[in-house]
Amino acid sequence: MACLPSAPPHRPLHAVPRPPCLSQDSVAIQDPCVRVSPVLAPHSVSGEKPETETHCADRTPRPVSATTNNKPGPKLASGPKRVQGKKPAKTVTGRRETVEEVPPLSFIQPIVFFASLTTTTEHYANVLLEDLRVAAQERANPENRERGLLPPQIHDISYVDFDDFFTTVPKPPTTSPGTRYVYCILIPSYNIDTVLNTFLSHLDETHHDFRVDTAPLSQLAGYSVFGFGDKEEWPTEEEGFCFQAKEVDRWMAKLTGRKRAYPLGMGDVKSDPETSLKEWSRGLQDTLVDILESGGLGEGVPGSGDAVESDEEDLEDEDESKSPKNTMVDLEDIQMNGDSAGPLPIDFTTIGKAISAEPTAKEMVPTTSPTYAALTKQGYTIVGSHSGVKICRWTKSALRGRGSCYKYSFYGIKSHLCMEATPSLSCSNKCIFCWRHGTNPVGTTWRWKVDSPELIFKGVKEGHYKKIQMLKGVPGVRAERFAEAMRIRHCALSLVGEPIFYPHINRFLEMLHREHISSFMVCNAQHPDQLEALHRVTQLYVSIDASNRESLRKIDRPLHRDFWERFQRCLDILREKRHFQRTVFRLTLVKGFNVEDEIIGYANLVEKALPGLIEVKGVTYCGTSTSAGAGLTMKNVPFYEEVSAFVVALNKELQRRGLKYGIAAEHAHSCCILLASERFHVNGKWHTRIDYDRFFELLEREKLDGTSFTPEDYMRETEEWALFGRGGFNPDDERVYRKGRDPDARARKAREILGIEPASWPASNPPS
Ligand SMILES: Cc1cc2nc3c(=O)[nH]c(=O)nc-3n(C[C@H](O)[C@H](O)[C@H](O)COP(=O)(O)O)c2cc1C
Ligand code: SF4
Repeated sequence: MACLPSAPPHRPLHAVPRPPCLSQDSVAIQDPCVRVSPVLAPHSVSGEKPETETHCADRTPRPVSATTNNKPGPKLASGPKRVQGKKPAKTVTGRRETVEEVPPLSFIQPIVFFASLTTTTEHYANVLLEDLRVAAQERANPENRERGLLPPQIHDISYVDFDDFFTTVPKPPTTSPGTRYVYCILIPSYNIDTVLNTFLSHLDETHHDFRVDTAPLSQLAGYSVFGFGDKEEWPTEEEGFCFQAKEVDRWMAKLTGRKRAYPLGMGDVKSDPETSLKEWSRGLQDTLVDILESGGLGEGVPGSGDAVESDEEDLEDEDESKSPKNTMVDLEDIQMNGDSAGPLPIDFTTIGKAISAEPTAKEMVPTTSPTYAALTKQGYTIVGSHSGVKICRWTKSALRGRGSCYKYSFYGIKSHLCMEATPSLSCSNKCIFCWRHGTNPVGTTWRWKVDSPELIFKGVKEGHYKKIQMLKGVPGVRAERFAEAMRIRHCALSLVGEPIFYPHINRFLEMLHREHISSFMVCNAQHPDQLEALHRVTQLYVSIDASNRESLRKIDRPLHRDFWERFQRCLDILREKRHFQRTVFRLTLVKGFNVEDEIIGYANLVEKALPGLIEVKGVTYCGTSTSAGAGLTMKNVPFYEEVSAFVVALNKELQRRGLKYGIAAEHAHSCCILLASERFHVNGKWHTRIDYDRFFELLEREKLDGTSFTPEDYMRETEEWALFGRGGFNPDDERVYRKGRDPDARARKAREILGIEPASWPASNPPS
């Protein structure tokens, strides 16, 4: 039985010491029930305020209105006052650091702030306080008194002077100038006038006050916000769930100069807020350790906590549109130019020939090569010498609740649980629309050093998690999704290059499956022997970039002379595999290249391979010099209605031939439509989704006693909103469109043109 980690990897807090200035007595005041004023803190802050100490036992639940009125109002800044902060300078990472020389970080002092009208948040603030106190105590290391995590302080926002904490940052004690504060802010939301409005006004005014420096709280080591709300009354964020926590989070991003240490967390008081809080607290503690180890929040990614919150942020993958123009490395050319120093080329597709990792073999992508520089610049993490991993833009989108890629609509893959990787950056085609062409190596043979699957598996996971970690400060990322993302559930082997080029691909797949990570394998239909030898994957793709030899040659620009024969053999193999594998044709439509007059040709290919599913997608314009050189412009990108028309025509042709297919689902946002075999149409309903748990159950049973299984054994019903004609956007996600783009409108227009009316069109009777 495969070992399945039950929770996201949780790094234990490192042993951390008590600071020299902190006596046992002072620790004792960290009773979770005690609110401390700055002077009571283990490292008391320099704002010389009179001590205020309140025990929670003294506080009885207060009716909302009475509480609001009875609470002493926070002191507001009176009269013009120049805030003496140092102008923070912008660093390369975009983060603002003060110009003043800051002593190196020695201690992290968490401060829990809360506001509470009916004591719910107060209760949980004390739960968090206790969590942090235990963490600090458990990790105290008497050996190292120079650095560590301090017991937390707690403050009721209603009683603090905002100027002391939210206009400037408390000064560290003179005995320990390297102490940095982390604000942990817990607040409820009220759509009536409460102290929260006063607090929010203060943050707003401070940000807009010309007398106050930009980012006056940039001296903080970080901050994070957790909100409490009521999902029964305010079911979604759009309807106001935790809206004030979101606002505090945004203001704090501005005031700290992008120092969101951990994503905004939210708890529903009507379900199980404590679990959500504990999960957030755990993530926060990990971040405190990171800060202690690295001295700061790290690089983050562009957009992390950006003061100009990125509602209108361009969701397209910038990296991809910035493919370097002059870094083409064609290893095939190198070979032709007489690179005789390397090992003898072995056509790895010739099965049976041993593929040995020659000790003298060269690395495919050495760290010193321009290819390495180009790929890393585009955001790839290169693992070993020939593998890569990259976060796709949909992963970021899903972390922010703005929707997953089409694979969620069609197959139920949540993008924030998906890792995009490849064990071979090299490919044997030079497709005109490939984003990466010009930066990845190409070749027909494997003649490089071979890394072990163990090294690759460990490396891609680490690279993926590291990239996810970097997204924790991005505005809109939600704590629970962030925590979920720290457990990879899917792997798309389709990043760049040809994954089955890697000689130990089957061992690599086994490692994925052992950790219950599903595998979507995309092949270029050029390596029939390897395809035949490929073990079971969750879903097996071949790219079908054209319907005839000439078109394929023009589009894929294959390196193999017998490319068409290889392509045909791959289709035969796919036909065999369809009995026990989910097989998919992936068609990328390029207007002017492979669309016009090719319906009959594509239908022939379908008839030959009988794939379970056919994904049809409009090409995305990548604007590389290579594609431009091949004559590809924006004009070659089909409109959604053109893709729809193509799919309807193909479906008609398949039905005319008596092939049982139908149009199952769509994702208008990605200009992608799914045709499916009627094998996936059960009881009048499409079942294109995958039951991943069932897949692993079946796989394990097969391993154990040889019981084979079929694609039908692990299919699940397609969601209503994903069916063709419904647009394919998950209604639970927030819709954020780029200017001038509305996928729903596209889908509507397509339906109008084609005369399709979804309402009168039951899933059991898709149009032909
Ligand atoms: C008058 C009133 C207005 C509220 N408005 C919202 C709201 O707009 N959004 C939300 O998510 N929860 C709202 N809530 C729910 C509270 O935020 C929730 O009950 C919270 O746990 C209260 O925390 P407290 O006991 O610490 O004050 C409201 C509750 C009341 C009584
Ligand atoms: S399937 Fe591809 S696009 Fe979708 S989330 Fe995974 S890597 Fe990203």
